[in-house]
This record gives sequence, structure tokens and C-alpha cells, in this order.
Amino acid sequence: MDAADMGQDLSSVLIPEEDLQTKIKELAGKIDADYAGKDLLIVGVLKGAVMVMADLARALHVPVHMDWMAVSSYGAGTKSSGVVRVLKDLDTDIAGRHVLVVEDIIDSGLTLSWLMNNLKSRNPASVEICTLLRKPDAVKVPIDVRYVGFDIPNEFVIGFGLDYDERYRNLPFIGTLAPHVYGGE
Ligand SMILES: O=P(O)(O)OC[C@H]1O[C@H](OP(=O)(O)OP(=O)(O)O)[C@H](O)[C@@H]1O
Ligand code: HPA
Ligand SMILES: [Mg+2]
Repeated sequence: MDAADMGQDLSSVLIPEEDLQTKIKELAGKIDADYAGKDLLIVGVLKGAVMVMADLARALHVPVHMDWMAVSSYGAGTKSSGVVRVLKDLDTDIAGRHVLVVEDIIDSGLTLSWLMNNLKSRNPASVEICTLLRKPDAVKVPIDVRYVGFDIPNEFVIGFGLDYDERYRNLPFIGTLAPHVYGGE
């Protein structure tokens, strides 16, 4: 799927594919340096983080284990419900492990705030966050993030794992939706 397939649904391309890939390689370089000699477990937060996780993992040189958690707080709307549901827990016991949580976006911060508390209670050796996107103007709870790809405006974005009502996740770029798609004018 590309921008042309989206017809009038797409308002604009916010971050092109090439810029995403360049940034992910840059983040991987920092992570490689910080975790050299350590055994790293990267945890992708399903479903949004699938693309970031897949590209980041392939750009890393440090050996990693990969695990997944599925949580959801958005449902079909464009606002977080604030209620985080765990749909799938980790397969791994993270006690004593170095954990890096990989996310597509920090919007209100409610998902990661809840998730970090949850993971810290399992006594990992360390737990840090890598997020591709962050909306500084939307954050409701401060989150300590070690690796951030892009700070973006407070607009609903789609693509590269991010959905609107489960659509558009497979776009290779980050775009903004035309307001008519989600009930605007
Ligand atoms: O900072 P927040 O306001 O909590 O928003 C960020 C979270 O919301 C989205 O997930 P969602 O719950 O929609 O599930 P999904 O990953 O399956 O799309 C996104 O992937 C993040 O996990
Ligand atoms: O801007 C967004 N787009 C898609 N999913 C999201 N989940 C939180 N924020 C967003
Ligand atoms: Mg998510």
C-alpha cells in the first residue's frame, strides 16, 4: 500500500519511509553502544510496534532476545480510553534481565506509564523505552524515555504499525488522516 492507494483518506505524509529507516538505524547505533556486552531482551508492544520492532531488530548488532506483549487502550477511536488491557503477556521471566520496551508511539503516555510500572514490579536488571514517535503536547503522564525517534505534533497519525480502526498499519510511512475519515469536517 502506498500514498496513491489511500486516495482522499490521507491528509499528508508526515514522515517519509526513508527518514523512518534512517532514524531507526541511528537509534540502533545508540542501543548497540549502550548495551555492548550485555544480554538484551527487546519487548515489542503489539500491535503498533510490529514494524519498528522488525526494522530495529534487524538494524541492531548486539545479540537480542525478542518477546511481545499485547496491550490495548484505544479501541476504535482516536483517544486513549485510559484503561489498559493485557491481551498477551510476556513468555519470558524478566527478573535480572536488561529489557528494552519498543513502541510505535507515546501519545498520552498512559499505556507506557502502566506498562513500565508493571514491568518494573517483575525486578528486571534494567528497563528502558525506545519509541519511534512521541507527541510532547499530548503527554498526560511524564515518561522517562531513553530513545526517541521523532517528536511530532498533536495530530492523529497512521502508518508504519499505527492504525485507525485497524486500518493503515501497513503503510511504509507515517501520515495524517483526512478529518472526514474520523468524523471531522
Ligand atoms: O500513549 P498512549 O496514549 O497510551 O498511546 C500509545 C499506545 O496506543 C497505541 O496502541 P493501541 O492501544 O491503540 O493498540 P495497538 O498497538 O494494537 O494499535 C500505540 O501503539 C501505543 O501502544
Ligand atoms: O496518533 C495515533 N495514531 C494511531 N494510534 C495511536 N495510538 C495513540 N496515538 C495514536
Ligand atoms: Mg500499541
